[in-house]
Amino acid sequence: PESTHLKYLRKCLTLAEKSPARPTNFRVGALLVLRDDTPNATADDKLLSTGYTLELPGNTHAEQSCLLNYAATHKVYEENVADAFPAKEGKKILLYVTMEPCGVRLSGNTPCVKRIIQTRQNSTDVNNGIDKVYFGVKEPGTFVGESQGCKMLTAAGIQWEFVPGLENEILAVATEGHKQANKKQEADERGRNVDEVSK
Ligand SMILES: Nc1nc(=O)c(N)c(NC[C@H](O)[C@H](O)[C@H](O)COP(=O)(O)O)[nH]1
Ligand SMILES: [Zn+2]
Repeated sequence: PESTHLKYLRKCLTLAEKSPARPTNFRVGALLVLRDDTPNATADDKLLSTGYTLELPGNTHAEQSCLLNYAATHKVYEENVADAFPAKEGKKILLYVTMEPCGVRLSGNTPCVKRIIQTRQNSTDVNNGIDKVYFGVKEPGTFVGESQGCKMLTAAGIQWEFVPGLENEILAVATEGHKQANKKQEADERGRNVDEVSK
């Protein structure tokens, strides 16, 4: 049977497909899961929240929307979202996301890795927060070149794992807006060329 990780990443992919296509970012989906902290104990998994790119106003990333949705549902500010996380004895909190969380953003907005790290720092309960991140592709170099997300997670002591198997589907959905933009650019160029010729 398909691994649990792939099952969750497929769900993240259906979330990513809800994201409006833009040439300036990727369409990504994320979900937050509470799991028993014993090996392969996925039967009691609890879905805590979901999110996708641009779901919420303010040029939001999928991971950002996922945390914002949880915070809003539990009536806490985003920076204190971990205070509303369920008690964790014997549990761990996992973030599944189709693409590696960003370490830097061209817009200058707070990168998702910092938001993930913040869940472990700003919570009153010291060992609260996100324990591990699963993603289906590394961030392509389109906007920021060599991605720093994984390195930053490791430096902050947060585990992460690349889950192979859905790369093509994830990248196709993520870059939908890039293709449209390229097509439009090509059409414009063709248009200009036609004008040139007919002058
Ligand atoms: N993991 C992830 N989830 C997302 O929801 C998303 N859109 C990206 N995208 C990463 C990419 O590096 C940034 O989208 C660009 O750097 C532009 O930055 P803004 O998005 O405008 O802040 N990455
Ligand atoms: Zn991000």
